[in-house]
Amino acid sequence: MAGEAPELSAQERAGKAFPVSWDQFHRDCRALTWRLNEVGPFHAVIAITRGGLVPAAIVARELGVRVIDTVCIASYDHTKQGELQVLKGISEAAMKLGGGTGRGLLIVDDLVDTGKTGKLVREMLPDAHFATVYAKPKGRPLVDTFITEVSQDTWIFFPWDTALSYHPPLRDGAA
Ligand SMILES: O=P(O)(O)OC[C@H]1O[C@H](OP(=O)(O)OP(=O)(O)O)[C@H](O)[C@@H]1O
Ligand SMILES: Nc1nc2[nH]cnc2c(=O)[nH]1
Ligand SMILES: [Mg+2]
Repeated sequence: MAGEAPELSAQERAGKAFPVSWDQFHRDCRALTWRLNEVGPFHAVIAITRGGLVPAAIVARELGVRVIDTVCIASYDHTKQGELQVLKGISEAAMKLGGGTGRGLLIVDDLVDTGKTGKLVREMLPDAHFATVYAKPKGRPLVDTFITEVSQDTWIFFPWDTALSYHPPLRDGAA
């Protein structure tokens, strides 16, 4: 309709930016592992791709877990969330290790936002432990262990999605 405001993406609605460097991310993943070490041992790590692959590698390395599986889910097209699409489910071998319900399995993702992705994976593995590095309030109840909470109106920028670039000085109107 003419004059109607365009739909805002999740990032535009978020307003605040929370950029994370590789160093910071590595530190936060190690901090997450300290907490998970109290909960395990785990038979396998299930990474929610793609964002969960990086923390899953670091956490699995620290915990000495060698079996890593993926559940491949797409929902955000950059910053707009659409229908969740399961592109690849959990393997039969990993399901078997978790006794069919996920007991002793560790699900890892980079963050929970609305919680939709986490909820879907929890339904696949109800007895698994779900860990994320960052959590927003709406998704937080779904997560068993996380490191840093950010407000719902914050957009997290991961190091694999960003690059160093010139930033104009404040006095020239930079935010
Ligand atoms: O709690 P939610 O609102 O469901 O959002 C969280 C999910 O969104 C991002 O994944 P995305 O779908 O962008 O895919 P990607 O991991 O491949 O980047 C993030 O990695 C989480 O998996
Ligand atoms: N990079 C990124 N992806 C997301 N997907 C859902 N919320 C976020 C967020 O804050 N940052
Ligand atoms: Mg993801």
